[in-house]
Amino acid sequence: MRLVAEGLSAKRGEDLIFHDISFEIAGGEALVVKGPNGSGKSTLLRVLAGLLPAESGTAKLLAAAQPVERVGEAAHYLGHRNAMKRELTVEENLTFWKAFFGDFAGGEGVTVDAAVEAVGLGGIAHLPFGYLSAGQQRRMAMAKLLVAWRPVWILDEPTAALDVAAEEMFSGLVMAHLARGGLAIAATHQPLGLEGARELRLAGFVSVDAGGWA
Ligand SMILES: Nc1ncnc2c1ncn2[C@@H]1O[C@H](COP(=O)(O)OP(=O)(O)OP(=O)(O)O)[C@@H](O)[C@H]1O
Repeated sequence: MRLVAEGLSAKRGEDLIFHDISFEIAGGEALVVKGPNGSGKSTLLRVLAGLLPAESGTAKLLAAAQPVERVGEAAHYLGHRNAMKRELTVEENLTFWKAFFGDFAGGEGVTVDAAVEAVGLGGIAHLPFGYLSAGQQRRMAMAKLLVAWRPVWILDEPTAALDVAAEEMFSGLVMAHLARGGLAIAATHQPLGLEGARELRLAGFVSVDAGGWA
């Protein structure tokens, strides 16, 4: 499986945010997108996830298991917000997402219980999501990635506001995902502890340096 982006450009409003970005990552690889505030990291991830149209260029997933028209169909997108209902319990939220996403070809999500255990929060899944601390809420949002199999993980500042233990836990989840043949693309200002991750550096519209090993 390979994700191939060619000549991507995107606008927000009337402004061209980045121009002519190309990269390729294979199953088992991670790409870390770096750059100063406002350089377009979130915009690039939203384009890849299919949440924003590209101004030009293409992003394709070449997968043997199932033809993929759009990368977003095979992707989990973890944005700045957790996308969980505060008044529903954690278990209800995750059960909803598991059914809503379904599994992409070639893999299977874990049970809600297993996902909650994997993010280190077994025992509190019966609580309304809104009762959890900010860090616990973020961990539970990460559990969403596990309940349904999607080969591509698109992660926007996944560990912002998390403690060191949670960062290490998340790094372990991503490494396990890569070991299963998945791909991950993460925008972050923090080191994610992903050994061998490739790096894409956005510098605003002026210059873009794609490629290289971090
Ligand atoms: N809806 C919008 N309309 C117009 N401009 C926007 C919109 N959303 C974002 N922008 C602009 O697009 C540019 C890129 O924003 P983006 O959120 O992609 O940057 P980023 O690299 O993720 O930043 P940060 O590190 O602060 O999260 C910024 O200048 C921002 O002000």
